[in-house]
This record gives sequence, structure tokens and C-alpha cells, in this order.
Amino acid sequence: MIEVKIPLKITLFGEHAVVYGEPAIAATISEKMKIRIIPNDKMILKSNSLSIKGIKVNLDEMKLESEETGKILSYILSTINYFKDEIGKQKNALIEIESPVEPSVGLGTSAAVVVGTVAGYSKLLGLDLEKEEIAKISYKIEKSVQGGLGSRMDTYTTALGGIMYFPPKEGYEKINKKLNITAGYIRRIATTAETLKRVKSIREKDEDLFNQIISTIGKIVEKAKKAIYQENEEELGELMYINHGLLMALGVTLPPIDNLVSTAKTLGILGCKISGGGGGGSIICTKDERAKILLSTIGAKIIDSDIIDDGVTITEIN
Ligand SMILES: Nc1ncnc2c1ncn2[C@@H]1O[C@H](COP(=O)(O)OP(=O)(O)OP(=O)(O)O)[C@@H](O)[C@H]1O
Ligand SMILES: C[C@@](O)(CCO)CC(=O)[O-]
Ligand SMILES: [Mg+2]
Repeated sequence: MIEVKIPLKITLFGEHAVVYGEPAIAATISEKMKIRIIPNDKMILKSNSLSIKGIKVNLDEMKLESEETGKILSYILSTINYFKDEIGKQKNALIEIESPVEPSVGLGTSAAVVVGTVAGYSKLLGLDLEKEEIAKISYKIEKSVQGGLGSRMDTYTTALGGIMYFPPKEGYEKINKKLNITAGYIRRIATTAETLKRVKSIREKDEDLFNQIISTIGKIVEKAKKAIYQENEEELGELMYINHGLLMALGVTLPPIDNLVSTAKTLGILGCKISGGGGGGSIICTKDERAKILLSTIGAKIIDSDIIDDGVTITEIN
């Protein structure tokens, strides 16, 4: 059996802007997804946290017909098919996914599923991929599932681990500094793939205004990188509020979260913003007990958001 542990991740700065060539900063957290891959005579997928809204079963053939299922399984199926189509290798296996959170909560669950399946399934196929190669393949798969939209941020952060700065356009740099974050999430009204499409349509409506917003986010990311190195939490927090305001301008936040963020600022919590694709999902604040109370007022589930240095880890258990 092959067991893969994959850290979830938070986006500290630069979500959405990074898709259009701006920089970003993300980090892995102590909440981990686990994927077990066991050789089997048939390809079977088990996932503890999937809930499918509405299904239609053809009882004669016992065939489950559900568009929702196809969508939900698209990241895993695309990964299996990648190895079949691009590498010409396939093996049947039982793939068991155990996630500490529901799917699509703004914590890089899609990246975790792809990175974990690439890491574990390639091992089953006898390939010995470096983490950088796992990240590269995963980025290609995640982006293709998302209709060609997406950046290298989530898959590289999840595969390599730690606090990761992504310079404009390409490359990455590990930031060896400490950060203390409080985080939680609420249910989402849209997946990241859907939010990415909506942001793209905003760009098509007014490209000049869009570029001004994302280039300003890019400037915030560069300032945030300096603030992290200088361990200046006040500056970092202030930049989180400004980044949130610009994500509001892109239309990816929700009123209850916007109210929470402005209340956080009034209370004197140093910083607070959404994290990830938006449309609900995760919210991060500079570490503060009051942030936990505030998050629970909107029904958010508080997560274990210690920032860790681990990326994906693969263990072969005979
Ligand atoms: N436990 C799981 N089992 C199977 N598929 C999962 C699981 N968790 C997530 N997924 C897949 O990832 C999709 C959610 O990806 P999405 O990008 O919307 O959320 P996210 O990655 O958590 O958020 P963000 O990209 O903003 O960080 C789900 O629709 C499903 O296809
Ligand atoms: C919204 C986005 O910037 C972050 C999602 O976690 C998408 C991406 O970078 O792929
Ligand atoms: Mg995602």
C-alpha cells in the first residue's frame, strides 16, 4: 500500500492576480489530506468527504448517472488518464481519500487531490518522481481540469511545502520565516473553477480597469514579502485588509465575509482577508483569539492553521 499525506494550503496574498502573471505568497498548513493507493483488480475510488447533490441511478444496469459526480471526480480521473495517455501506464487500484475538510473550501483541496494522486499513483506505476516534477505535472492537470485557468501557486505550494513566494510569471522562492495565522472556512457558493471563469469575464468587460486592480495586488504582494522578512506583523496585517478590498473589487468575496473583515479591523485585529478562490470558503487573520470568535459568528469552521514546512510525503507500506 502507498500512503500519501498532503498538506492543505492558505493563500496569504495574490490569489487571482497570480493567474494573470502577478506575484503571490502561499503557505502549507498542518491540516492534511491522506490518500491511500492499494493495488486492486478494479479501479475503485473511495472518498470520505464527498457529498453528491442529486443522483440518477439506472437500476437495470446499476449505473449511476450524475453530472455532479463527473465534475467532482474530474481532478482524480484526469490524473489517472494523464498517466495512461501521456506516459502509457495504467494499473488498477483502490484509491482512498481522507480529507479533514469538505471539498472546495478555499484551502487547496483540488491541488491536494491532484498532487496526492500524482505522487501515489506514479509510485504505484514504478515511477520515482521528484517533488518538483510532481508539482509540474499536477499544475498541468489542475489547470486543464479548470478549463485552462489557474496558476502554479496551489500545486507547487502543496507539493513543496512551507511559505512560498511566486515571482511574476515563473519560478518560486521559499521564505524561511515564521507566521502565525488564525483561519476558518464557510460553505462556498462556487468552486474555484467557476470563480476563475467569472473573474476572466470581468477582465473581458474592462481589461484596463482589471489590469490596474491586479497590478495593485502585485505591488501589495511585494510589500508583504518585505514585511514577512522584516517580521513586521502590523504592516502585514494592513496589507491583508487592502488585498481583501481589491478582491472585493474583483467580486470574489461575499457580504458576510466583508462584514467580518471590517469588524475585525474595527476590533483592532491586525489583518484579515479571504484566502483562495473566494465565493465563500476560507478566511485568514493574523493570529488572534478574537478572530476565532468572529469567525464562529458567521458559522465558520476553525481549522488547524499552524504553518508547516512539509510538502507532499509518500510512504510505501508493505
Ligand atoms: N476529498 C475529496 N475527494 C475527491 N475530490 C475532491 C476532494 N476534495 C476536493 N476535491 C476536488 O476538488 C474540487 C474543489 O476544488 P476547488 O479548487 O473548488 O476548491 P479548493 O481547492 O479547496 O479551493 P482553492 O482552489 O480556492 O484553494 C472538488 O469539486 C473536487 O472535484
Ligand atoms: C484563485 C487562485 O489564484 C487560487 C486558488 O487557491 C487560482 C490559482 O492560482 O490557480
Ligand atoms: Mg483549488
